[in-house]
Amino acid sequence: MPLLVKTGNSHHLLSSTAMAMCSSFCPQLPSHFRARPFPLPSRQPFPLSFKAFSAQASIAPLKGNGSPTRVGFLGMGIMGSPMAQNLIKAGCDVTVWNRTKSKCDPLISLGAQYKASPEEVAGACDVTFAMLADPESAVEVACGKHGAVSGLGPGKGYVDVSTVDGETSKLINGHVKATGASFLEAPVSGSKKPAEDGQLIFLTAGDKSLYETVALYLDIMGKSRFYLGDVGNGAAMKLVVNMIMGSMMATFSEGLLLSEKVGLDPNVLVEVVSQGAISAPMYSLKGPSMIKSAYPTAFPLKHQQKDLRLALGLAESVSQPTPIAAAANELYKVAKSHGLSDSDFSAVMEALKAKLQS
Ligand SMILES: NC(=O)C1=CN([C@@H]2O[C@H](COP(=O)(O)OP(=O)(O)OC[C@H]3O[C@@H](n4cnc5c(N)ncnc54)[C@H](OP(=O)(O)O)[C@@H]3O)[C@@H](O)[C@H]2O)C=CC1
Ligand SMILES: O=CCCC(=O)O
Repeated sequence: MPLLVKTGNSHHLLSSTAMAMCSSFCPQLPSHFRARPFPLPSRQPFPLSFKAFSAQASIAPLKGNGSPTRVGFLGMGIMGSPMAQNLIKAGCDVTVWNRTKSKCDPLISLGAQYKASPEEVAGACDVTFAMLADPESAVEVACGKHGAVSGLGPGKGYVDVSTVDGETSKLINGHVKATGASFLEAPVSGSKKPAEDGQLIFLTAGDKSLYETVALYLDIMGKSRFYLGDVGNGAAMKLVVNMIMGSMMATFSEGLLLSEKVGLDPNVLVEVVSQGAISAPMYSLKGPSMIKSAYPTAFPLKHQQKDLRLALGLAESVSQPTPIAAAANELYKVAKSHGLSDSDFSAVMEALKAKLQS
């Protein structure tokens, strides 16, 4: 069986022969060449997270005839493009599609194949990933005319890595399962840079066998993966995480502006925050450019507002009060109404500036 070895940003597919030679020299592969269970507290309801590789390996899924599994990728946006790119660079047989075809061109140059519809991609591939903007586009691409579902069937898998709500995920799951195919929701934590670096965190739920089949690909694109049980749990986990993140960014923006107004240097605030209990990579990463009112897009503000909206819906469905997130959501709505939808979500700070308050 071939092994896929990940070392930093490089991936190497070792053939069966190479493996045989390797094991004759090293009868036991070093432990860092194997996926390791991540130690979890025993009370964890789903003890199924795996710490991913940095220089690890796992078995590449093979088709019965010995050819590597064909992987489809739908949605070449900020996230989908680097994720697909990492699969191609790792030697996977990748077929891509995007609504705006030109965004596929760099992937085609790297060796990807192209198909003209999600249906054709799913028809040609064993496993198809989808990274789409929101619930509407995720449903359209999966279940619409010439959608992926029309190309699915028994033995195939569909993995939706978009951030959507649980209801949407369950709807897509229903359509996929009706074809005899398997479904996994697998939204990701981590933004543009982690996507480029293969350092995403996958929050998966759905068909366990598909989770196991695609683990190799998740490990190429990510640094860890969590299996959370039934469809809806991955979406819920992702929305809770992004609800916290959206509120954190909103209050950080308030802090930056307040510090400046009372005569402090906001750069010093960023440094102080970075050394204390509320330190977060996000503050150190985004703070310096926010101070310069620069918001280069990694995570579009419109998607953060969508996630807050969906998280508030989730909270309402279980009567959980979320007043902080609700207030943050209003701020992102203000920012959107001022044309900042496609800026980075850190541009929410603009909504707090006097010129946007009038
Ligand atoms: N950016 C980030 O940091 C992160 C984003 N996410 C989530 O990942 C998903 C994608 O995000 P990101 O890549 O940043 O977003 P982008 O806006 O860059 O990409 C969105 C993708 O969805 C496609 N799309 C939008 N509407 C439709 C439609 N109606 N029919 C077909 N395709 C459509 C776009 O196609 P086209 O090119 O034609 O417009 C594009 O491929 C979102 O759910 C987001 O919340 C998750 C983690 C991090
Ligand atoms: O959904 C976007 C998440 C961005 C991040 O985790 O940095």
